[in-house]
Amino acid sequence: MKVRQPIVTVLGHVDSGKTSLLDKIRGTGVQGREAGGITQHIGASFLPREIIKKRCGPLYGKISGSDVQVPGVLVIDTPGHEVFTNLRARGGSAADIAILVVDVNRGFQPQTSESLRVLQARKVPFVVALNKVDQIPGWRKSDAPFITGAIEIQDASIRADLEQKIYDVVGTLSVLGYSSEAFYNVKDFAKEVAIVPMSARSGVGIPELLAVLVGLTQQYLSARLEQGSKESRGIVLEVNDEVGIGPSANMILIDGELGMNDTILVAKRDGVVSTKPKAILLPKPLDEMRDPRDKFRPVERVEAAAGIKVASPDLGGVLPGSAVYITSDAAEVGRLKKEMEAEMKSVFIETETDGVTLKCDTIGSLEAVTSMLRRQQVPIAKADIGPVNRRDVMGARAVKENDRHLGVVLAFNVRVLPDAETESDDYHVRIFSDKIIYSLVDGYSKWVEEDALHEEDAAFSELTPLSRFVFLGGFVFRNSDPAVFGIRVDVGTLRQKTAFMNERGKKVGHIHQLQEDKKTVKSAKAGSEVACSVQGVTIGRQINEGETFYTLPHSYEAKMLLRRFAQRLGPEERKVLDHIVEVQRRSDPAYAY
Ligand SMILES: Nc1nc2c(ncn2[C@@H]2O[C@H](COP(=O)(O)OP(=O)(O)OP(=O)(O)O)[C@@H](O)[C@H]2O)c(=O)[nH]1
Repeated sequence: MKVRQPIVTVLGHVDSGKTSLLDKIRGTGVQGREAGGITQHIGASFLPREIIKKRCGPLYGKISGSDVQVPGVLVIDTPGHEVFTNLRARGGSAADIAILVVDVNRGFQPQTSESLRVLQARKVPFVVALNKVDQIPGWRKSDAPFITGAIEIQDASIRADLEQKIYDVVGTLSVLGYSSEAFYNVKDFAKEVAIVPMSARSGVGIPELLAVLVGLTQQYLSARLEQGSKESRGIVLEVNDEVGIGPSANMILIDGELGMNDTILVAKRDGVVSTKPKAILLPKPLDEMRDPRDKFRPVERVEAAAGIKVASPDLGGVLPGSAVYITSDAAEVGRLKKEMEAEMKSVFIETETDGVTLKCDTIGSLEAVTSMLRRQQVPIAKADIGPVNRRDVMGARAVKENDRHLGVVLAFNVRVLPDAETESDDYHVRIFSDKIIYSLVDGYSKWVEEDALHEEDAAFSELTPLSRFVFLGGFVFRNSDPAVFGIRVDVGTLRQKTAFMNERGKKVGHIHQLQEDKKTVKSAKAGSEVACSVQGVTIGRQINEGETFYTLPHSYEAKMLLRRFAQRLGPEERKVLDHIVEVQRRSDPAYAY
């Protein structure tokens, strides 16, 4: 049975040494990659078995053991869990195995745990690379390539120190449900996570790390790697539009093969498309690259596992993280399309029920956050890809009227568009934005917990405060853009960013800023005289000196003030509310109902 090479990814906290480790494994900078026998793919490097054997020396047979011979390993070049979350595949991960990098002197850090959670969710086996041993105070440097040899020459106290650091990791992993051991003590690699102390700087320990990786895949993943009758499939990592190439997608071919006459199916936001490659590209070997712009060489056919660039005019707009199905049989296209559409349906969510609104950067992260929210039993009303827009906030706002804890937007690694920001300020819709999946979900859960403790106070303080204020005659500081003028607050508290109306109920605009004694203040209490700025009005036109103004709650806010919070209002504020409701109902009979 033909066996493909396993796909390996590297994860870990910022600065733990992921890139340095990848560089060292690939031999970048040491000698030309090709010279080292390592071939480049798009987004990945292939280390053939012979190279690994040579690097591991006598260790190779010892750790790798079994008869199955994987042809090498395909290491994904970009580290980090963002890439890993996109290496998704039906029923789990496109990555077969992972290296979790931990800084020996820092132990577990937030993104180490984050990485571990995504590995756990996708059921991916991993090896811990306990990096930067050369930075352990007192560590004696040597040229030994093997970590076991390097440990032997250390003073007893340093050895004890390293042992302690290893057991700290063992302890943390056991809390998370894994049993682990220093690799030289592991008896069963399928049951225990191997920890390999190493240094990406000196390279010590890398032979052991590679030997453990190969051994683990040979013994426990061979069924997964057998090719035989496997369907050809892959995953999109990135989509570009490059000069001279046009729309193209960088893909990892996970199983099977892809040829120029095959049909590929990929997902766009509005549906699944099928196309034939215009070109299948691999990087040129360094010594053939005369012109740096001429980076790729076209091939007729490639076999899994491989990192490739596929060009085709139909690939513009394909979603990163999309599955790729490949077939040479035209009769299969319809079936595969249906399968893929069903898969996509389960990723995007759009319901009428109450739930949070979720926006993410890729399909992979969308899936990861969705499953994390589901595990915590948080209902989701909408889950989609792209920046947070005004419609997202409006949707959340509607939900908030029924359930303030679900009327929020969760944004993972995407922008919040300015009009969404304005809408969120205006209606007090919370947007939780983060670049770490679990801290996004944790941040939201913590807020829900805290908010539930004083929900009434929180709900009340988010409403537009009731206030009446007067434009003081003789205090015009600027006529327009913005208009700046003096006011005296007569009733209630006036806050920044609050909408207000005139005596007759006409909306004037928003209080942009408040200043007291030339200092910006967030709010001004009854009795205080302050300067305020308002955009989009001109003094003498929409507003005049001596006029009285009232804050203008949204209709649903006025309703809440009347029904739920009436007892919190003082007699003067109540009068202000009654006046607002009365004049608003002249033009909008449904106001506050
Ligand atoms: N002394 C020592 N320094 C190391 C080692 N590995 C990495 N470093 C240094 O640690 C710093 C971070 O290493 P990177 O490889 O950039 O770490 P990373 O995890 O890829 O970081 P991000 O890409 O920012 O997440 C760099 O200054 C490296 O030179 C090591 O084994 N020993």
